[in-house]
Amino acid sequence: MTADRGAQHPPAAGEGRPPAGAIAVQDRYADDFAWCYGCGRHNPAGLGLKTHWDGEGTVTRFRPRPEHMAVPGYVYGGLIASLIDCHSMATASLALYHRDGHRLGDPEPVPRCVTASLQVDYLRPTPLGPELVVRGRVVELGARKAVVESELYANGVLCARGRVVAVPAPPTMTGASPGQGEG
Ligand SMILES: CCCCCCCCCCCC(=O)SCCNC(=O)CCNC(=O)[C@H](O)C(C)(C)COP(=O)(O)OP(=O)(O)OC[C@H]1O[C@@H](n2cnc3c(N)ncnc32)[C@H](O)[C@@H]1OP(=O)(O)O
Repeated sequence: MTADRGAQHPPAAGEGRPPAGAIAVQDRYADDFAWCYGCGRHNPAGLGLKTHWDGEGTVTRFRPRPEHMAVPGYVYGGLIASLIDCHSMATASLALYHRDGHRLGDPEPVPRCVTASLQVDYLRPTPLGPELVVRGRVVELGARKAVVESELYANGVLCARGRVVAVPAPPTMTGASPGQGEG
């Protein structure tokens, strides 16, 4: 990890930004699976994360708000973990969708994954203010899991890295309404 502490994401801010109206992975989760605090489109109190395919990998952009601070000027690590988590779940879901021969925009919903393991390395303090960019790629795609590596950048500087194991959501987690203890 030490060798990457100075890593930069070379393209300038704004690179890879999806066109207006582009479909996000989270737009295509089934309604029952769209309540997640981080990325559920039906959760009005959530972060509302959106993940897009940019031709080479996945990208999620989020600008933390003042309440997301750890100490003045820096982002709370739990928020960083949430960004990496939901971004990685979307990346895994999209990989499964692609493996099934689908592309975003197809009528079939994107399959939903849950987090089996979330490992985050905080490489340097993340400044509070700039838009954060998370990029991910699938490093292992098996019958029952996907392993995703994601990197979080601020102002083009690598601040955190995650390795996440995603497993298709078990049937017991489907069909619950908010307030029933699952979602
Ligand atoms: C309406 C509401 C909808 C809800 C819809 C979901 C909303 C998602 C929201 C975003 C993400 C979240 O916050 S999800 C919330 C946080 N996560 C959870 O609550 C999940 C709780 N855990 C579980 O339910 C379970 O442990 C599972 C489903 C993750 C795994 O069950 P399992 O029975 O162990 O599955 P299994 O088939 O044996 O394992 C599949 C593969 O994953 C690997 N694997 C399993 N666990 C781990 C692990 N901790 N670390 C590494 N690898 C693991 C296994 O080795 C295996 O690899 P191989 O042998 O195939 O190589």
